[in-house]
Amino acid sequence: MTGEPAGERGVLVVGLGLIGASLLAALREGGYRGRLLGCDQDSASVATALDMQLIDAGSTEPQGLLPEASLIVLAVPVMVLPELVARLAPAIAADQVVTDVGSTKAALCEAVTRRLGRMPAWLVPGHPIAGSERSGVTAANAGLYRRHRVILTPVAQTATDAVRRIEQLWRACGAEVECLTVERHDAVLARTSHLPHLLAFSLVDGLARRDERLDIFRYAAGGFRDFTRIAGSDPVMWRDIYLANREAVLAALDEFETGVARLRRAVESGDGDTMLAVLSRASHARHYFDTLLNQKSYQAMEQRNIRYQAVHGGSIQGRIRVPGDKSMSHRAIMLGALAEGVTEVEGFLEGEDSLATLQAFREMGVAIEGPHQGRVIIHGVGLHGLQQPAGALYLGNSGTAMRLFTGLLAGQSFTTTLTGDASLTRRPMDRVAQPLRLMGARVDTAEGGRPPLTIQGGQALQGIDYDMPMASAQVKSCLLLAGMYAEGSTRVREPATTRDHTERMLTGFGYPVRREGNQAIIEGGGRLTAGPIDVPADISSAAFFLVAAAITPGADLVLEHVGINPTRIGVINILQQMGAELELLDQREVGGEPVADIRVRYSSLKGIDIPVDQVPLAIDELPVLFIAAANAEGVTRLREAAELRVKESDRLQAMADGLAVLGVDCTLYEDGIDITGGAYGGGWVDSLGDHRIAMAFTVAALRAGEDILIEDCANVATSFPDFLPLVNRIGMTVTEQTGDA
Ligand SMILES: O=C(O)C1=C[C@@H](OP(=O)(O)O)[C@@H](O)[C@H](O)C1
Ligand SMILES: C=C(OP(=O)(O)O)C(=O)O
Repeated sequence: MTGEPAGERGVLVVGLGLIGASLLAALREGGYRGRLLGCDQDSASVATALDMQLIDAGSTEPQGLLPEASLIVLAVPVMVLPELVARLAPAIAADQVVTDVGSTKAALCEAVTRRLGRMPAWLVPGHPIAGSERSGVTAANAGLYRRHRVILTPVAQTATDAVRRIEQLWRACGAEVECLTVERHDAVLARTSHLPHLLAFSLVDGLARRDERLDIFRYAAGGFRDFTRIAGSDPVMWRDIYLANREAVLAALDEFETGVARLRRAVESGDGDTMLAVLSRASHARHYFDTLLNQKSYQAMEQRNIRYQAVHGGSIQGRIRVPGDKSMSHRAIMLGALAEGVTEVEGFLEGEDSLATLQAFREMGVAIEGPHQGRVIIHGVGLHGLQQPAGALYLGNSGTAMRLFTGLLAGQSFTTTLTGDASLTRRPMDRVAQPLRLMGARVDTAEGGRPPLTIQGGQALQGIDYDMPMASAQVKSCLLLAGMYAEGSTRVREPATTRDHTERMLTGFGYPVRREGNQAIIEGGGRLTAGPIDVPADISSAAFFLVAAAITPGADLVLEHVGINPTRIGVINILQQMGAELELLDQREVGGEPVADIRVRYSSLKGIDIPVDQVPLAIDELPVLFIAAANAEGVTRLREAAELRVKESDRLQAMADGLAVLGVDCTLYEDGIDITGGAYGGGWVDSLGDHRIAMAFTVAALRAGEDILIEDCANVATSFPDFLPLVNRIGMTVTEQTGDA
């Protein structure tokens, strides 16, 4: 609850059904200090509202109560609304504002205009998107509007201050308020509410008539119950909605019938491919809807606290395959979507970062089947086939997605906005915005070069010759992707070698990228041709297990099918230099990328000065390498790693703070750290919502003197969804506790 509607002397609700009574209940519970008044034709409802102490005074007629209120809410059926507005109009005083709660808006505005000659400035058409199949005053629920949307549809004549006051009323009930045009509201609601209700009514009616003894209901499973719950809603109200929103509902029904007819043909002709394409698109859209709108995943993640309890000690034994490479999974979706033809991906990482990329392309009109057990089929639309998404693209926690998208969207004809979670919103985007502007792109950032980003479409891009100020594969990839849309050649020079998956995958898709010394060069105007992609296991995820085995006496572990691209193997080189026993078995090449099974056994480690050229090659693995350092004899020194400060968290600071809690001796520098190995204890560590910090401290527990509690671990799902089951399988004991942050 965000406080009461300040300065309002009273609220009169006309119509004491579920919606009106719940509004009163919410105001009462929120501590609203003005008068609460209720009116209903049914005197019993008024009496009940008084009994329930929802209202201070009530009546079957609004006129007498009107002077006591400054806000009037008309919570009556849509068919009687215009008549009620017309009846009240002469009595509305200058300081009074009126709103309604009807599910259709055009019909109301037309009818009111017909009766009064124009829309009055004091009338703010509104619609709370909340409800229940229950009805009546006794169904009043003070929490009904909490975290639900209320849509207001002010028209040209509506007073701005009136809108503000109604917004304040709904916010006081915990609702989120948005404004839409009348037409957009009716079209959206026809599809998202009126159509599904009509289908539920129709299905239940059809079945009930067919089965007189209603046996069908006795055997109905959960799916039937879920689909038809809304068929228990108020028939009169829904009849009125269909009468009022006729045109938009008919348009929605036509679209629906086209879709059903397509599925019918597929069922009739046994066309399993079409069925799978439609069903998987729908299934994923539904899950995404859950994650975004029901605040179950990405958004909830920022509020939900998952705490790991890593029991100290344990052994490490076994043979495992960690999930697919995150960098390659992002790129496989991007290039597959922009290619001509169908791209089949195996080994795709079903983590939240790469799923956000996948969903973003669905929103730009690309048909993508899966993922199902790492398999994704992308129906490419070609370099110029993307469509403008309906809203901003939400990229969750993923810096890679945001920076690479910025490059490829700079070349589109339409404008797009990119957003992300709290961590992503803090990350620097000028590093891509500035060079893209040199190419002729228009990229708007929020203050300090942070997200959200708006990338203006329809700009002609020119190739550039660019010296990257930092060793970043994301910046390089962003510019190479933009380079496909630019005139002439785009050259990117890197100060140190960074991962080259973009170059390799572009080449694999038939789009050549030249390499001259430390430069990657691409010519604009080419095309991508679809082909199969096998994504190996992610060496960045494998790193947690490489270190786990390297520090645990008696450990013997094999990690299968790990990508060992030379631009990613810093972790292997550094561990070997520290004295770890690593063997690369069965080295082979899969789809242009080298892979191997890696066997790692315990051996005693020694501290080293980490070679600076290995830093970009181990950039994401450094946090867990700090745990190796804490278990090594002597000091491990890291420098020239300031990039760690602009990842999902300030990883230098986060690791130094956590190591200090465990009692590990370390000194932090602006661009690095010194860590002295030795025995350490346990304690409470904050991962700051950064997946790699959370997983690094989990591994630390293997040699800790006591258990380690790690706070804020939900984001492990961004890169490593099955981390906990896997660590528990190979000999650790780690449990998770969920609570509110
Ligand atoms: O290109 C990529 O896929 C990535 C590049 C690196 O970031 P920078 O380019 O910022 O170094 C890395 O940290 C990130 O996890 C993935
Ligand atoms: C830095 C990382 O990812 P991103 O930059 O894509 O958020 C990471 O996975 O460690």
